[in-house]
Amino acid sequence: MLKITAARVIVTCPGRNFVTLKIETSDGVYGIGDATLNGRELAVASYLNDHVIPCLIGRDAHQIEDIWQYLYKGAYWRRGPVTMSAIAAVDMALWDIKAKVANLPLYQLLGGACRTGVMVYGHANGASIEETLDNAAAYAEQGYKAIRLQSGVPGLKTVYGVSKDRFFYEPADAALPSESVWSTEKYLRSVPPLFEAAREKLGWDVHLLHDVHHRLTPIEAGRLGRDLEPYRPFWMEDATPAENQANFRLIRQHTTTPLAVGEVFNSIWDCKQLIEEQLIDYIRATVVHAGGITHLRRVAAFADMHGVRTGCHGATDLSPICMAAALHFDLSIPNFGIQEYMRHTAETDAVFPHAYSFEDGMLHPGEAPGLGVDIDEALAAKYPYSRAYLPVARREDGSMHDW
Ligand SMILES: O=C(O)[C@@H](O)[C@@H](O)[C@H](O)[C@H](O)CO
Ligand SMILES: [Mg+2]
Repeated sequence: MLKITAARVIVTCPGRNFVTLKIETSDGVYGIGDATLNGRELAVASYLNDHVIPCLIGRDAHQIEDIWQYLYKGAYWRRGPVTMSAIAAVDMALWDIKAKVANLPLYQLLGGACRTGVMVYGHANGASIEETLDNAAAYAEQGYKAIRLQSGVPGLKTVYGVSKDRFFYEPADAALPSESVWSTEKYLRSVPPLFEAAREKLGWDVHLLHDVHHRLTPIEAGRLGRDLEPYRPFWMEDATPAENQANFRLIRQHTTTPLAVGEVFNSIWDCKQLIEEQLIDYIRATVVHAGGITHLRRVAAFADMHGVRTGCHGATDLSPICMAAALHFDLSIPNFGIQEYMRHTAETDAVFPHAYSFEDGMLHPGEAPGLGVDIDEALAAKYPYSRAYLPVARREDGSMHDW
């Protein structure tokens, strides 16, 4: 038995907040897990500190599935982003421990590599089409095979996905939610010209993606999907809020543009209908928000039965621990699609030294035992938590919209 002897939560803010769980065992082997939920970090820290860790001490670290079931069923109150991020952090840490004890990189325990590397997409953005495409050309120069395009919208001051920095994007930008004004009409007019100009400038050998970020109705999404068809996007993401999974039937009736959804999902139940009715082409659920490696493997297996591929979320507010875990997962499943890769800052990378590396448009998790990532606790302690919220959006009449 490999006894869990201690566990603690490390909250650090090297430019943005991250929550990390560290689990220690009787053999001296420890594992780490990402528990970061952008804008609600302390809720997960408390869920772990006050409700999960007391139940972990003394358990066998090798019993990953049993501990997952214990935390899922034992909570009585099931699912939700806070609960499932906490369970995910425990799950990642236990897989890290098991692979370290086996002296293998985690992907080897998940069935070994199905591919030589993990195709990733970068995040080109700019205030104008021209600026966005200059940024995209820089990503293409760096060897990216897939690039997401998010551009400013004429007539709107700020909009999701456009940052002041060409290569880093951190939306949680204020100690209270900043407010932006939204106009669907202005937005819908701005995207097709962006993609037309992009194909003109970048050609057809690069995958181009776009994140609608939950801001359209189903019929508006159908219209945008159809408008983009001539430019062959790799996917249109979060076309409409997905609480009502059946809404995607209407989008599917109007466009063949591939659809991706799921970064805000926290369990298979959030996407069961989307997958079994093939209403989407890529499922974006992540290791940190959807219950860890153990649960995400179930989502991927179910998706594989229905011809749906994965496209895990990989924004800067998911820590390098989640990125490392995602890469082991991505390498090991048959229906991998693509992996989002928003580079972290040097400050963040220093707190979370890792073995994964980028080459020729692909990431690879590396061959270090376990997840191949660590946390420098002394350095982490130098960056105290600093409350930050995601923005909110209101329509021009002042009513709330999706950001
Ligand atoms: O696809 C994406 O990466 C976005 O949707 C994220 O930037 C998202 O807005 C943030 O992760 C929210 O914290
Ligand atoms: Mg997104």
